Amino acid sequence: MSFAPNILELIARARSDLRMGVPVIMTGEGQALLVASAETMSEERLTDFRGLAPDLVLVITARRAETLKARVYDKDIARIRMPADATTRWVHCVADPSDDLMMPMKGPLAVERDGNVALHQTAISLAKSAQLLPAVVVLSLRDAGNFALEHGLTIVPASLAAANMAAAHQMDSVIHAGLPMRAAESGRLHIYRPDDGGEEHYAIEIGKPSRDKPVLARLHSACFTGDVLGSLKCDCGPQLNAALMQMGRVGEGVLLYLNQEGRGIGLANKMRAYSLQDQGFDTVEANHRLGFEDDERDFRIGASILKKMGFSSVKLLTNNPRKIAMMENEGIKVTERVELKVGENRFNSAYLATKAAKSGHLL
Ligand SMILES: Nc1nc2c(ncn2[C@@H]2O[C@H](COP(=O)(O)OP(=O)(O)OP(=O)(O)O)[C@@H](O)[C@H]2O)c(=O)[nH]1
Ligand SMILES: [Zn+2]
Repeated sequence: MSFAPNILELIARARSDLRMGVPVIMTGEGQALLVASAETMSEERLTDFRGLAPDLVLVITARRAETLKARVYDKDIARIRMPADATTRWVHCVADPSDDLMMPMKGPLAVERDGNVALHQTAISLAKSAQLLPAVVVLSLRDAGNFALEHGLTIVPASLAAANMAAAHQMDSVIHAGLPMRAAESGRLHIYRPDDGGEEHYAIEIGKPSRDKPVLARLHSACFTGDVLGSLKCDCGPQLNAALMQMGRVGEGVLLYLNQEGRGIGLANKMRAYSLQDQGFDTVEANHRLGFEDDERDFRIGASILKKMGFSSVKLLTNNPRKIAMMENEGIKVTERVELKVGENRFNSAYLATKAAKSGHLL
């Protein structure tokens, strides 16, 4: 018998530690790192970090390093040596682009090279999965086991964590119930809960679609601003509505509402991206300046839910070829792409043009 948390439970715990500003310990490759989120780093914690080791490192993504003109020696990340007098303000300014234009020169930034960076990369993936800015302060620990015990910190074995975060998310069905909607009185809402403690996702089933034929389907990513507030900056609200209405008209379909707000970066980071867009950057540039890829979503979640529901082929309502490729890769056949072009207006036409030009969306 063991009450010890398994790797998925450790990842979930580590995510919430980082969000609360509590450091976690990452181990593997003969190393141990004490890791704290740059975004939630307090002055007290930074002082404690300094008390342990004079040489602190701020790990950022190669995307963020590009904006800061820092050299990248480690593929997708850069390890910035923190000056001895660096404050949390310095840490936040390097991690967060909100005042890049007011303070364009944050350097010169000295960068580490050589050595094994697997733990650093996993720490960045963990910060992303916690929907924090992808930047962490780290130091090397010698006796990680005792240190963790003494301070009550979570130890995360890095390679297991990396493999589990990269693996397709498995879901469990929680409950479903009838939900008459404007679009269709025969609606049914299903709730799915990921095994890794991440956000729940929803499936809205309309009618009683056969499991033996391609079903009219839509993978919709959450957009609080568009879906709920009727924001004119994107086309999400009209797309959600049009997809449900179309399913209602034909009498059957399935819409997956995936809680991957802001193309997977979370609402707070999406609002950071919007504030950069207010400064003139486009949707892709804004994500990159924050240190993210243009699209951080994992569409395997959608395939996994469809399989759980018993579907193996779809007629997919989308303009995004990546969604089709991901479905096919995961063993869901896309027999037809059904165009979904609604809701263009003067506020989102440049956004839609950028998605077509830079992210491969079909016009
Ligand atoms: N990071 C970021 N996310 C955005 C921005 N505007 C909208 N989003 C998010 O983009 C996602 C759009 O989702 P979808 O409409 O399902 O996907 P899509 O890639 O446009 O593909 P289709 O609509 O199927 O053609 C939602 O998660 C929105 O929250 C933005 O400027 N920045
Ligand atoms: Zn939107």
